[in-house]
Amino acid sequence: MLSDSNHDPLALVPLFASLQADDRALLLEQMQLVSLRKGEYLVRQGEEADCLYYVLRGRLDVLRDGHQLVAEIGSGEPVGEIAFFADTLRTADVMASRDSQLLRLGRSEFEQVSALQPQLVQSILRTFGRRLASATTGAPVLPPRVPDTIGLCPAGADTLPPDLVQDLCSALIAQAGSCHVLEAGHLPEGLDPDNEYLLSDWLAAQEKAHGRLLIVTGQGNPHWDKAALRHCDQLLLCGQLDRADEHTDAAVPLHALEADMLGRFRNRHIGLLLWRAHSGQAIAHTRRWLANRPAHLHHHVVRGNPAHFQRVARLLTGRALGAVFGGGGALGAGHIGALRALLNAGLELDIVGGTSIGSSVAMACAAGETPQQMMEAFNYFFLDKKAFGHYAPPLYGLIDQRHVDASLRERYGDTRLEDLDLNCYVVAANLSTNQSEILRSGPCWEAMRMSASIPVALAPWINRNGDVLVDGGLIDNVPASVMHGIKPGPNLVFMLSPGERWQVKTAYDQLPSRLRQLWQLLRGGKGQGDFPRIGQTVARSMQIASNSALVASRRSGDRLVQPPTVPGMALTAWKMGNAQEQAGYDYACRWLEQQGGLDALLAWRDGRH
Ligand SMILES: Nc1ncnc2c1ncn2[C@@H]1O[C@@H]2COP(=O)(O)O[C@H]2[C@H]1O
Repeated sequence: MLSDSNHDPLALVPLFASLQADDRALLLEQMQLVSLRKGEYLVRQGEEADCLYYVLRGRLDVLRDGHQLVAEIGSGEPVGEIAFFADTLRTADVMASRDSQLLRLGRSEFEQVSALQPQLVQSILRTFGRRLASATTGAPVLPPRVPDTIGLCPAGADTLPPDLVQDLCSALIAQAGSCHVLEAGHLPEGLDPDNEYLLSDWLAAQEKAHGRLLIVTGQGNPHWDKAALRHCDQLLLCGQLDRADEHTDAAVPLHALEADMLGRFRNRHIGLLLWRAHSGQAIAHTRRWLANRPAHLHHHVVRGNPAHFQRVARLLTGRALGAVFGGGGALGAGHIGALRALLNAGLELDIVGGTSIGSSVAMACAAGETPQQMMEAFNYFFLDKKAFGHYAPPLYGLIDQRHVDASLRERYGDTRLEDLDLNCYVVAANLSTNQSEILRSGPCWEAMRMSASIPVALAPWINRNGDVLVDGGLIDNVPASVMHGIKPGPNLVFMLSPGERWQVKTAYDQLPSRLRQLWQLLRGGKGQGDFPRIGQTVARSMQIASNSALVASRRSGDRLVQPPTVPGMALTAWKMGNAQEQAGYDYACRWLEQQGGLDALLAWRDGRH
């Protein structure tokens, strides 16, 4: 509990700010102030409850069963209200994710304070209702909460270049309206950073005055560095990419502050910003930085390039536009056409992901390829190289995997996912663990190989642990929920249109005998009437696997881009790629108009609608 009686912490809370100072002082007498250090617990699951709390400043994690993060609670929100009102045991652990201060209210204090400030009850009920609503609708994977205070920490042997801090600050102001840089030198005279209460008060006042804060460390004041970073919601490690020695694969060593801080932040609150001096320098060796820095997102920027910093700012403030690309074989050319329309109109994507053919579109976007280049690669890969057109005996798969592998290696070379311009994820299905495998680093060709291994058609991929991996479309053909777990903010979800109900005229008993089927196959026939061929059955089955994505995306406010399928199009109709691309383009032009044009779409992205 705090003993310092001089300050007026309630003045910083919107709910109490409008009261007279005397009334606030009276209220404060009824409550207890509790301060928690980063990492300390407020309540533990299963404990008896005789009070609730109100967060004055800071942030707390709600953890079920000791480890599963179910929510992040920020300032101005109640905590511990469930057991308090329901008269049950605490439903979760609550732990401070940064240094935090709360008000504690026992039963009699709660009644007295409610009489003085009835809005407190309304505010608690509103939050209670929201939490209940998200629990009732089966909340999707929790996106990380947008940080108010971001700590910049030099990574490796580097110091933070002042222009880098300034560029990031300007981008945050441009994207989110506010940002203020704080360094040790800004501390008021006489304020000892080791005095946690005074520092906490001062930082809270800065947050209130300026909005978002960028805390700069590594300038020779270790007391400030440690104390200030404990008040941050997000740790952003900043290193110079091209410093990494090209001749070794070893991890870039952590310096003492980094090593200390990495243990104090959850991975989802750690970012890695890697800068290059010139755009001519290719991105390489990112893995040497990621090997010992478990960053949730990494950002590649060229110093002095405002567009790069604005992308980082959007990712940090919940305004980043994500794009998710679903599976669908040759129908994926429709994604490329839709992209052509949207990129031509001036849209920028900040983070991408996909599965199956959607993985290849996502990786091409992340590598900065134009839709024209994507289509050229599509036609070369599937038509000229016939990458999926060499057959194998029906033992491990119907397609010759060696030819597929060679074609993929030719397409992707040594490029790695973590070295692409944008954060990119690829989803495969791990049959050994019965779970989705989310790939965010490693060779692109391997990610593509796993993600495109349609069972039966292509032999599965076996990874270094001996796990068996196949096309992610089996579990989740439109992996939007993965995007929801990576970042907050809006997404475009590219998926196949369900089209009309699929009805087959050929009666089941008209299916020919196996000898006749063989005869039809050898003569290059199309099969019996319109009876579903293997590829069509797989494609439609994967579409069912898109349904859960539809529900999750609608709930999250994502926008769906669903190009129609051109007549006669099928999973392996690679020759119809160009027609499908054009259909995607035409559809997306109309779609953009329906959204109200680019400006309306950007307003939605920025939360201005
Ligand atoms: N799903 C949730 N969303 C937000 N907060 C929660 C959720 N579950 C539990 N909590 C908070 O964690 C607290 C744990 O103690 P209580 O059950 O008293 O009250 C709980 C809520 O304040």
